Amino acid sequence: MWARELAVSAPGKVILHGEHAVVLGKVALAVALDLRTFLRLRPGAEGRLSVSLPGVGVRRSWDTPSLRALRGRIAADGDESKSPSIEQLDALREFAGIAAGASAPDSLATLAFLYMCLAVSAKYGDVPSVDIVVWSELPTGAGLGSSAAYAVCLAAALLMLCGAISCPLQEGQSTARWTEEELTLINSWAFRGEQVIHGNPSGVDNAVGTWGGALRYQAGKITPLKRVPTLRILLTNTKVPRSTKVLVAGVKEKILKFPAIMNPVLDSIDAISQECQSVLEAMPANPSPEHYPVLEEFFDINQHHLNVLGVGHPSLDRLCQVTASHSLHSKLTGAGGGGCGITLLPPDTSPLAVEAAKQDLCACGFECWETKIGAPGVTLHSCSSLSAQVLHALAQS
Ligand SMILES: Nc1ncnc2c1ncn2[C@@H]1O[C@H](COP(=O)(O)OP(=O)(O)O)[C@@H](O)[C@H]1O
Ligand SMILES: C[C@@](O)(CCOP(=O)(O)O)CC(=O)O
Ligand SMILES: [Mg+2]
Repeated sequence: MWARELAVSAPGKVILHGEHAVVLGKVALAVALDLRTFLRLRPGAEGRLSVSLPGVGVRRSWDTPSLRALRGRIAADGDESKSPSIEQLDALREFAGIAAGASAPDSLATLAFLYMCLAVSAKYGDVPSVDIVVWSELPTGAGLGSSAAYAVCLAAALLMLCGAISCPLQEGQSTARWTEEELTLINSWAFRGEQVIHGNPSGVDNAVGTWGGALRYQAGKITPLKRVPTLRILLTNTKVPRSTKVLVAGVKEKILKFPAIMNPVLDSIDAISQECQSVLEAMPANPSPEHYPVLEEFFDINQHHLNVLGVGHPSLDRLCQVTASHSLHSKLTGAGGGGCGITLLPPDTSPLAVEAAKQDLCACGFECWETKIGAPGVTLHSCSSLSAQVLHALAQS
């Protein structure tokens, strides 16, 4: 395998319903996006492990003997199923020169990288000398699951490097996927990467990044949706930065403070996810306009609920108002507090109305684009099969 360069990619996601509630065991519906994170693997200088993360401004290199020495400390108090402990993360921070409590994107990305390298190699054996570059089409920290796509790519690449999963790409093939069993292992390690970045993830984002498509997620149980109609969705990035970790912690605090008030809201979100699943599975592959009003009402109700949970933001209110002025319905997606919103585009929406809505959203300083949903999950590529744009971005790093 080391004669060739390889790349691993994983998609971002859009949560249709169930963000935040899913952390507390409720149902979420999520779909993979056609925007991906790419990780390139190249044989590295002997005895060195190098990583470049241009999206968060990280370029680091470590020698393998010192990583091996550190690995003893990481493995010491952890069995495979355990979450990263505070002591393990403190040891990694000290090693990487990251201040205690640092939560900037570069610190979290470096910490997740080191944790996964050492925890995977403690279990499955040494990671060989390698150069890793990770580049993403996804905006970072905008609610589209960039952290999970990063963790899924890292998990797949590291497990493959240690020999815990196969290298399924045959000579002459451009892309390949892993078996269900291997995907289950990738997903479980990606979850641990998400734990380093998020603190308390539900696991829905790494599940979509691993399996792709459209799925229902509840308390670790992943069920692909039986049928997903072609939905046109406009994605808008308010560009207001936020941290999933902070927002998830805020919701927890609110529920602890007002359980009798907040728990019914979570139950209602759960009911929306379940009703929405039934509606989507009963819709024809190419739905007609009369199928949309109920989906639009679900968006409106859930957006109110998310505001009650405290994860709204004036920029998201603005997004909803602007699209409502064009008779379109929106809700935030992901952790909220800024980041992205999604807008349903029923098939009878005129191209002029879509264009006018986009212009008004851009005039607010937002960025918007139409997306395709249901992209494939984690994939292995030969580098020569990647698009010129991706190759160029990886080469610049
Ligand atoms: N391409 C990337 N390279 C390195 N780290 C990344 C990348 N994308 C995301 N991350 C990590 O994920 C964090 C963002 O995760 P999060 O707050 O959950 O937002 P989201 O998952 O919605 O994009 C960043 O702070 C960074 O640590
Ligand atoms: C808020 C939450 O439901 C989704 C977070 O998604 P993102 O990191 O904002 O893309 C958290 C989770 O499910 O772990
Ligand atoms: Mg995330």
